Order: sequence, then structure tokens, then C-alpha cells
Amino acid sequence: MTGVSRRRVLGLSGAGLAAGAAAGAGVQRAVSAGRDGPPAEIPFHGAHQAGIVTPVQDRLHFAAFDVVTESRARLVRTLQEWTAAAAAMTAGRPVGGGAVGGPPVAPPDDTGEALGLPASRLTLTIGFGPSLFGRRHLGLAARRPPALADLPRFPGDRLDPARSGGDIAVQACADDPQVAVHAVRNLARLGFGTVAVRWSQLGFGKTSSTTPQAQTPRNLFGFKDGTANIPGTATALLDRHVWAAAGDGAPWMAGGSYLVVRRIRMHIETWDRTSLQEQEEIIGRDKAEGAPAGRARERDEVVLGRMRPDAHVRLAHPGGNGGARILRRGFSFTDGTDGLGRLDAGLFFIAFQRDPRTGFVPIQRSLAPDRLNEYIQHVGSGVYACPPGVGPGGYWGEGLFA
Ligand SMILES: C=CC1=C(C)c2cc3[nH]c(cc4nc(cc5[nH]c(cc1n2)c(C)c5CCC(=O)O)C(CCC(=O)O)=C4C)c(C)c3C=C
Ligand SMILES: [Fe+2]
Repeated sequence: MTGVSRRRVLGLSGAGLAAGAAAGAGVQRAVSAGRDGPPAEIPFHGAHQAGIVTPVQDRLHFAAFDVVTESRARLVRTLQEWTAAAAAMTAGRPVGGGAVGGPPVAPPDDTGEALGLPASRLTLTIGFGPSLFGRRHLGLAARRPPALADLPRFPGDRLDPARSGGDIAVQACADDPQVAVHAVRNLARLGFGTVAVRWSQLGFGKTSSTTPQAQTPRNLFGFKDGTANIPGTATALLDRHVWAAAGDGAPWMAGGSYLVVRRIRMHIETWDRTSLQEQEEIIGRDKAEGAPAGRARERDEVVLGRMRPDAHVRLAHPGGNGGARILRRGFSFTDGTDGLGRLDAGLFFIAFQRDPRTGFVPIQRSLAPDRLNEYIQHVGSGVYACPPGVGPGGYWGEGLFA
């Protein structure tokens, strides 16, 4: 089945596919074309990992794993198997020999729930947590990047260890939740005996965009979120604020990035009883347009002096943070109720940066007096070093284990 997408295997039609099949060389392009224009397949190989500047997909399945083996060789083998599986799944192909057609007496290589589904712009992004470098038998202590420092405790944090940390993180993003879940499930299955899932989070409704020309999405407080984000095409800003460089203290991370995730509970019932004027003053932008306080349009320049001193945007703005900037890529979540009649809902905050010590940490410290803190609580946390992209024949983290 390798080299052939799931849609083609099942003989699904569609004008693009039919034309592509007839045209031979045109097949790959036809398979890659999404119905509404954007490509359905995001290339897996490249200088940087996909899923960082990639236009944000609709769904998330984030998983943090702990390493359960003491064998470095076994971990490397799993990372090699994961890389091959990730390359296949992001191209819309099943893992290994596929879900069907193999020996009837053995479990299939692929679990099967994505059969017939297109690649759905699936991206898989891997990161290594600080705890991985502390596992003595793996011999990685000297390779820990200085930028992969443990996050400090912030005022108001109520972090649940069962929803924090992890030796290895995988961010799966796709436009179809089944495709994202299938990807994480199959990596977990391949990793059996080497890694075990520590915690995971599903997300829907992106709350940030890396594509300023597209409509800005809204978060669960009803506000446009991502307006002032770093665009995925702003090369100079990305080099300055997102991509790690060879001289940053860990040459194996050059072209990679550091990921900070925070599970932030949003007390939406309290927010919903707050007046519109108060909501807008807390954020520092208006709800309808997303315009900064005192301005008319979403993209108008922020005038910090027009906002309350404790407005979220004023405190988070680079102007008050020594120019610190991060690339936000978060998703909303709702995970049932908390037993007190309130939805367990919020923002799964995701930010990529060149160095969390000069990105997330100072910004989050500045947010201490944020009025928004009355309506939110950080309950989960993680920081991970995401290595650069892999070339054909390479594997995730090969620079680290070299
Ligand atoms: C430490 C980083 C940040 C956390 C944590 C955070 C949580 C959080 N944010 C919103 C809603 C909005 N944030 C907005 C802007 C904004 N937020 C951060 C950082 C964190 N937010 C930054 C750097 C910025 C951009 C500031 C600027 O440069 O102007 C906005 C406005 C629209 C936008 O620019 O994105 C909203 C709305 C919530 C609800 C939340 C926690 C649940
Ligand atoms: Fe924010």
C-alpha cells in the first residue's frame, strides 16, 4: 500500500482524482488538492517540522508520552518507526502494511479508522521534554538545550501533574478529528513497550491563526484571537522569534523551535454574566470587530495608552515586554463538566518560540495583574524542544541521538 493514498486505494472518485489517475504524473497533484483550494497534504519532510507555521488546521490531538524503556537503542528504533509512520499518515497512507489485506492471523499494521479519509492536512510535530534529558540510562543529560529550562511557577497556577510534562510530545493537527486521533493512536501503538501515553488533549476551533489574510477565529469568550500573531510567512520575524539557531547553545536544535503548552480552564459561566463593556475592557479590543481600544478596525495599530493598565492585550503586547513575541497556535476544548454544573472548557494554549526564557516566560510574568485572570486558570503545562525537520531517510531527533 505504500506510495498510494487511502482515497485511491478505496477507489474513491472525484473529478480531481479521476483526472489525476488518467494523467499519470498528475496523480500526486490531484490527490494533494483539497476541495476548497488549500492542499490536503502538508509535506512531511523539510527544513522545519510541519505544524508550526502551517496554516492552523481545525482540530488537535496533543499527546505527551513518558519513556518506559531504559534502552537508548530501543527508543531510537521507535523514533525511526514513528518517522516512517508519520510520513505515511501525513500523506494519507496507512501505517506499514495497512489495515486490511495482511495475514489474517496477525493484527493489522494500521488500526483502520482513517481508511477512506483524505490526509486532511494532517501534521505531526514532535518535541522532547526536560524530563527526557534526566533519564540516566539514555545518556542525554549533556545534550539538554539551555532554552529547555523548566518553566517557573506563575502566580495563580494550579497545575495538575497528570496533565503536565512528559518526555516526548506529539502535536497532531488535521481538519478531520478522526485523522488526528488515528495518528496519535497509531504512534502510541507502535511505541508500546518503549513509551506510554502520560496525558493527552483534544482540541477544536483554532484560537489563533498564522494566516492574517484569513478570517480571525474566535475563542470561547467570543473574541477574535490571533490578530497580532506572527504570520507563518513572515520569514524575518520567524527567524528572530520562532526558529532556534545553531549559535543558541544546542546545535542539534538549529531550525527547530520550543513549544510551550498550557491547559487553561476558562470560567465561561462567570464570563457570560459579565457586561459587554467590561469584557471589552478586560481584553483591550472590541468584540465585534476585534479592533484595539479606541481604534476602528481589527488591524489598526494598538495604542497601549488607550487601554486599561490591566487589559490583557496591553500586558501581552511586545511593547511592554522588551519586544518578546511568540507564535500562538492554540485550540478550544470542552471536556464534559466538572461535577459542579460548570463546563470543563477552555483554551489549550500552544506557543512556539526560539527560547521560552525570552518568549513565553516574560510575557506570562507580565500577565500577573491581568484582569482576565479572574476568569481563567492554568491547570496543565508542558515545555518541549521540537527538533528541526527531517529529510528523506532521516528520523525525528536524529541530531539529538547522533
Ligand atoms: C503568555 C502568553 C499568553 C497567554 C497565556 C494568553 C492567554 C489567553 N489569551 C486570550 C485571549 C486573547 N489574547 C489576545 C492577544 C494576545 N495574547 C497573548 C499572549 C497570551 N495569551 C499575546 C502575545 C497577544 C497579542 C498581544 C499583541 O501583540 O497585541 C487577544 C487579542 C487578539 C490577538 O491579538 O490575538 C485575545 C482575545 C485568552 C482568552 C487567554 C486564556 C484563556
Ligand atoms: Fe492572549
